[in-house]
Amino acid sequence: MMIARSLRRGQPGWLVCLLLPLFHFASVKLTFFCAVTPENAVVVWLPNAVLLAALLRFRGRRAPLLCALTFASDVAANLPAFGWQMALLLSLVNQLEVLTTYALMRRYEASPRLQRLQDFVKFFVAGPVLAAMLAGLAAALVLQQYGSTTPYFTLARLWWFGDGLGLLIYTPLLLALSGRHYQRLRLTRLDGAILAGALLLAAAVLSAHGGAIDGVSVTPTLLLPAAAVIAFRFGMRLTTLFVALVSLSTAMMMTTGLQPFGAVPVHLEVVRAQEFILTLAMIGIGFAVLISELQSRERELERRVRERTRELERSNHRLTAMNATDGLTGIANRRHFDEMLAAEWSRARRTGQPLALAMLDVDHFKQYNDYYGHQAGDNVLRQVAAELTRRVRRTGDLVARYGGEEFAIIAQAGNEEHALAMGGLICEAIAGLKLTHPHSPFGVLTVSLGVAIIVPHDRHCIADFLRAADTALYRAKQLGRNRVELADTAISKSACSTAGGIGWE
Ligand SMILES: Nc1nc2c(ncn2[C@@H]2O[C@H](COP(=O)(O)OP(=O)(O)OP(=O)(O)O)[C@@H](O)[C@H]2O)c(=O)[nH]1
Repeated sequence: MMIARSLRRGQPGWLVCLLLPLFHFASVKLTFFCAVTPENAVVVWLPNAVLLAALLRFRGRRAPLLCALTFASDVAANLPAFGWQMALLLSLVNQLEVLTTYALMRRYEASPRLQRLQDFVKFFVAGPVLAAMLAGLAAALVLQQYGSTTPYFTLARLWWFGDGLGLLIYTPLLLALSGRHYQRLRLTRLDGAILAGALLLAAAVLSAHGGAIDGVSVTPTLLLPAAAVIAFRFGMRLTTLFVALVSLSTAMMMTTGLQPFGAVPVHLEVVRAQEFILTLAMIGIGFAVLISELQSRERELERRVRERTRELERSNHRLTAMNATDGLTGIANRRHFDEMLAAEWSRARRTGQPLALAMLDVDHFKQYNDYYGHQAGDNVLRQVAAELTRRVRRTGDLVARYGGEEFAIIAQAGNEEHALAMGGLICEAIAGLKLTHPHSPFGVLTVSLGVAIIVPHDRHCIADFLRAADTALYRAKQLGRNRVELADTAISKSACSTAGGIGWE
């Protein structure tokens, strides 16, 4: 829990600091237990990867503390095998190897998550190739200084390969196990069968003696395709685990005399094992990194497509809104009004609810324009539109600019009285704005309205409905303006001009 929290925070907490040297020490013991031959040849040296993984995982935070802790553990682990001076020097070489790897990775901007192929290649060159080689050259000097009779380059090569392979198989495993960014595994039946097959094959290989079972050659190389398949199907965590387990088991077969590569001299057997582990790691971890990179690119691509789609939808909405809006007043335009009227007409016909329409025209607007100028006229149109919007705001109602200084309102009204009352209120509201109009008999800007109400049925048509409201508006103008007139029942009862049919009810 605490470890998980400090991993989440990206800062090594006290529990991590406590466990790190213990884990490092345990890795030393594990290496001695299964990866050092009785002739003292180290096939893979795991512990250096512990510090490297910690530095990468915590992005170098509290690096001096982490280094000091693992250094102490390294010296303590080396002491029984070497004198204290030699133990100190060899631990120093180990630390330098890890720090060089980390510094090179930072210098060449390798992401510590090792999830892209280029990061993995940078890690491989910095750690297993360069830093481990330098450590091998330095450690060989120390070993010879303290009495080793093995040739210098043999010592250097052994150290290099052992350390390099340890970094190569153990660092990605520790990073994969401690990382949060790996997707949870969901195994299908086929996955289960593949895993079971790989484990059976591994068991067969690991139980073979002298690289054969009943005369049939069964060497660890048989597991290379299994590593590739696991990498393709199961991602970094399982692949790094598989690679580490197979590598350590192979090393252990050598240390217990099972001779996994047949009856070959010890020094050749170590080289074979190291070649095998290198190939296994490159195929397994290399493929897993490649797949993880492809998957994250695919996710990135999907994210971008989703983002673009959202942007397109947003601009489509904006365009639709612009298409439906009058540029001067910001209310619905004529096109939107026509669509809404058709829709409300159909709805009213379906439901049998009455539909009311008001046509509204600003009185003596030409004189207003002539007196105050076109700009002031525009302003007045905006104010009238705003006032109408304030007054008519039930769902389903609509205020639109019909054209010029003429507006139209679609509203739900119970009956003719109701429609007339609504028109009257609008007249009062506009006059109530008290917009001075020197050429109006009322002294202020006013509007006239014609309202029509209908329960449409099949033989009615919209054009006549509009015409009736317009005629009522004309009558309101004739009768002195600043007033509302209801569509004449006589007009209403005339035949529908377009359908050649029936008029208003
Ligand atoms: N400022 C401005 N004026 C407009 C706009 N659209 C139409 N007009 C003016 O509105 C005036 C309409 O004049 P008329 O049709 O003669 O009507 P009126 O002066 O309002 O007279 P009545 O309707 O009979 O009361 C014209 O002068 C047009 O130029 C506009 O978008 N902005």
